[in-house]
Amino acid sequence: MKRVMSIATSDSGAGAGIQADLKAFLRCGVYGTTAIVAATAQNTVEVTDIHPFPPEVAVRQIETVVSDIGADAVKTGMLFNAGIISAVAGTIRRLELPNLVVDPVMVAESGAVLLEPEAVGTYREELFPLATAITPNLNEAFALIGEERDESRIEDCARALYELGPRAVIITGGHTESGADLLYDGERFTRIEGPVHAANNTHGAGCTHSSALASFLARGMDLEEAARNARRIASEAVKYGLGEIGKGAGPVHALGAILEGADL
Ligand SMILES: Nc1ncnc2c1ncn2[C@@H]1O[C@H](COP(=O)(O)OP(=O)(O)OP(=O)(O)O)[C@@H](O)[C@H]1O
Ligand SMILES: Cc1ncc(COP(=O)(O)O)c(N)n1
Repeated sequence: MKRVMSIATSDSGAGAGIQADLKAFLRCGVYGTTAIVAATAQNTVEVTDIHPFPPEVAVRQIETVVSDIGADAVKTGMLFNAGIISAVAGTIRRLELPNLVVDPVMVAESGAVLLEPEAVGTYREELFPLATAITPNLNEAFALIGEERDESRIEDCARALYELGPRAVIITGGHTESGADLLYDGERFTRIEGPVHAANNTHGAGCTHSSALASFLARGMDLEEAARNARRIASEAVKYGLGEIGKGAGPVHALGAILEGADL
């Protein structure tokens, strides 16, 4: 079984973050491991607290897992501050970890700020150059290049992000008009289309997408095929999203499709 590590933050409500990543790994048929860099006190409505751990806590978890279990791919999620991003980037480089997917989480579905503003430069300078793909949503994509969101300029935005050094950029489509993800590999743009579900239960969609992308890269797919399958898994998880859990945007359900109709 292929091994995929999530380097990210705990969501106590378990809709997003590390918890969503593990569900997505299970869905995608890989063995998931975790390096938890911070804990949030969070539900579907709000984030009431964020507790970042010292950067060396992240480093020790990554080293300890990789020295025994190894990793065929890695995804990063919410990393919160510059010290953590820098330590994670240095460790990924030193251990030469393959197939890195960077999901630059900045704001929660519920509106909470999940990245200290001064950490944007550390993402751009230290982590993006190591990435096989970065997966910002539309808002994050423009924030990362310091511009106002303007969907008509999405291709220019993807080019500017590509110039920072990742091998590919995928701007996810959950907040766009078409609902398509946009893949740019430095040569061409590919629109990753698929069904758009009216569902509001999207908490954790981005985490599910980046975890699925890392899983399919670990399983040996090329980037375009992995991106198509990652959108399929995220979209399916939105379709089966759990509106009855919590009072805010419900958590996605990564296993919804395969559990439907099955006896428990
Ligand atoms: N309503 C929807 N129907 C189908 N697919 C969706 C829907 N919303 C999001 N997706 C898919 O889910 C993935 C994550 O996209 P999105 O742009 O919502 O990321 P995000 O904003 O980072 O997610 P999050 O809700 O976790 O913050 C993408 O592949 C996107 O196409
Ligand atoms: C720990 C953690 N990581 C990521 C997200 C983003 O997910 P969403 O935008 O769906 O709230 C989150 N809310 N919490």
